[in-house]
Amino acid sequence: LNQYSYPNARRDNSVVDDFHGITIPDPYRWLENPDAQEVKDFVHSQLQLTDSVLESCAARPNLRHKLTNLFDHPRYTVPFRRSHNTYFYFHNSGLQPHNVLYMQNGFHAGAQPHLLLDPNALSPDGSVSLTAVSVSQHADFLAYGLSSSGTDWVTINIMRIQDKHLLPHTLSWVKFSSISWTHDTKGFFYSRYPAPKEGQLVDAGTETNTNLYHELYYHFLGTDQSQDILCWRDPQNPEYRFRASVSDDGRYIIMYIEQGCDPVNKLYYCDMSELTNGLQGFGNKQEEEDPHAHATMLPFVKLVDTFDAQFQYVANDDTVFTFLTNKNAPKYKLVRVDLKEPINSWFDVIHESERDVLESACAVNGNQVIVSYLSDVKYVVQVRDLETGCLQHLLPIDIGTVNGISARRQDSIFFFGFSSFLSPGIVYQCDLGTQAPVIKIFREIVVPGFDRSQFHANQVFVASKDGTKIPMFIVARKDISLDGSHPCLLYGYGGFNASVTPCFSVSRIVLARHLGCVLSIANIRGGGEYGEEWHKAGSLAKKQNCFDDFISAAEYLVSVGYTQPAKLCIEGGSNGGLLVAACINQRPDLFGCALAHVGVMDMLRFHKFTIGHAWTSEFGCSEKEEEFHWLIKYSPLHNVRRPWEEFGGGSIQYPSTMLLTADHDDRVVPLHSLKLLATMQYVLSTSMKQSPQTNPIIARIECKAGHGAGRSMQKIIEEAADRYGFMAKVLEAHWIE
Ligand SMILES: O=C(NCC(=O)N1CCC[C@H]1C(=O)O)OCc1ccccc1
Repeated sequence: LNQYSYPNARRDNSVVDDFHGITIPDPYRWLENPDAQEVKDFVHSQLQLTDSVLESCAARPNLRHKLTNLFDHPRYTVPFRRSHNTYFYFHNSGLQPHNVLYMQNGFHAGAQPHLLLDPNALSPDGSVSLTAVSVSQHADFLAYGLSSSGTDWVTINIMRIQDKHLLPHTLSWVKFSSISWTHDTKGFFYSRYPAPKEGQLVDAGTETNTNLYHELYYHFLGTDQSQDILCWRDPQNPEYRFRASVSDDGRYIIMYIEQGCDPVNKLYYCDMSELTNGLQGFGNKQEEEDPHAHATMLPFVKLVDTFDAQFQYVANDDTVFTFLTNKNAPKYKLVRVDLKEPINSWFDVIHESERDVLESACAVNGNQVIVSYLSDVKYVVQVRDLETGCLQHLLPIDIGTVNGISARRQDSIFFFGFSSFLSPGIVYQCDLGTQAPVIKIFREIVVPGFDRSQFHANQVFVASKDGTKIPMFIVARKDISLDGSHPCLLYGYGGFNASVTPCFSVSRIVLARHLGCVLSIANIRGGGEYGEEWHKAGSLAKKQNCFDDFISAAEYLVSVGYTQPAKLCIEGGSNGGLLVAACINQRPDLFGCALAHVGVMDMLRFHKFTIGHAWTSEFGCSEKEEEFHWLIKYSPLHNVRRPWEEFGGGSIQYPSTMLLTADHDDRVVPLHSLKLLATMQYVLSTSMKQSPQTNPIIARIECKAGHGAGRSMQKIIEEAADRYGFMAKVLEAHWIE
């Protein structure tokens, strides 16, 4: 094979797997070991190629400059309230690497914000990020999670709020955990995995070991982690994950048990008022016992012991509990049960809606509940009676996303965040104390230099291959003509019941304003836009629907004249990275550019690494014969072909492609992208047309970064400038001053 100056990557043809009688070669298996010198050399040589390609992207410096300008505006998050009148919220003055946590006692005139925790002081390069904050009941203590280099591994720290004194003890090997205080402020519940064997782990987040044997612990304030009590684990089910939260009255521990990633969970509870000496006494009992004996655990009651549906705590009055659930309700509903009658006292408080998805429910103002619905991918917010579920008020919301309702049952005032394609962000305050709710703008994010009157955002419904109507948002400058001349960026995700709803994106606005880019988001199947049926219609044996939907969305944008294949870029991350890679394999002719972030690319082996086993609920698993046959048909790694050799392939070639990953991504380990990169460069580089000079296949591999969460502003800007500079060059998009 005459390789066109792509870095050489050894092909080990001795690695062949047998899947149910079918042999599948895996010549780049050696790329799965991040610590091997050969892999480090491969990454290094790829980065040199990528840097040389990016050097030639003329728009990159302009993008970096404009992105920096547009990001440089003050922004706030929705505040949350503790104790009587103490509020906590995050603020960023504009270009601070990470948001800063503030507190203040009320918002009356003269109330001063106090800086509580500045993550930017924790690392000079912004590589340490805040993953979670949890303030105790009376605002005495702050427990917070820190992550280094974007890994899912968290270290919990504790601060005494009044003097910002850091307690000496920290908690390690925390992952996939909430932090939930008991109301006596003696400590909190959290989840962790067993510590890796000595020497097995040098740089947390770069390992690919599978995450099994999750455990729920309770940490006593002021003690060492070794004194924490084990509350629950299930060695018979190593894939289970446990998460605990304390009920609003402080009496119950509610424990959610999850196995895969479907919206289903078991739900156990423990009435702490029945623990003779509370948790404290419980801990001591364990010490007396033989430490090697099977650790005695909290006496949880199994309210729901199947994975048939999701149950999410909303409120309780003594033993009467209200849950948000999808039990026999794929668009969700509110139900109530009396723990004294756990079998037959269930009844509906808010019935499932015919069309809209009940997304959230928050108890407020004693006997009211704020509910948010997703209606054709737009939010509806209502105030209802918590007791009866009756509708009381409809809050006026523009087309957009309600991204964070902050309420407590004991408060009549609550806050919620709103954002949309053309609305950078508003925090509303709503007061239910009066008869009709009084809503006012509490904070408004203003982006200097952004003139929303230049753009319009609309929603269309595109028929997919099987006729299913797929919603799609399109944002473009008002003055464009549908002559197919515009660069276009199409974004999708399509999985895990996750909905992609209208939100403000600085980078998208820069692309529309300075590259004349049309921006579109396709709400393809697999997401949660129309509830659990929509999710299931894009998973397991039906995963191909996601790709069909995305391809139909792309064909729509071309057919109505927004763009043309050579000017069309598709982008997606993680499960969305899989989407992008599968679509360019299936329709290389339809796209000019592809940006796949931290994609799941090896569908035969994903379940072997870190938390990948949890995704078999969505993808299936190659260890099962029927499911292997689903996966092998679209697995990006296994479906790279030379279009020009296919029947009628003629001059068809792959779009220029950038695979993005990072060395501490332990959600989707980098091996997925590295193996696909090597495969595409090998298979596609026999053609003059597909060389690095014409439409390259390259990788952007970030160091000291992870799956995406926790990236500093600077890393966000740098990456956006790189990938969109690459896109602009490939699509031959012209810079508009
Ligand atoms: O694996 C996932 N979620 C699915 C996920 O991250 N996926 C699923 C496919 C690839 C990748 C993505 O799309 O982001 O989350 C693990 C988790 C996090 C927090 C609490 C419990 C469990």
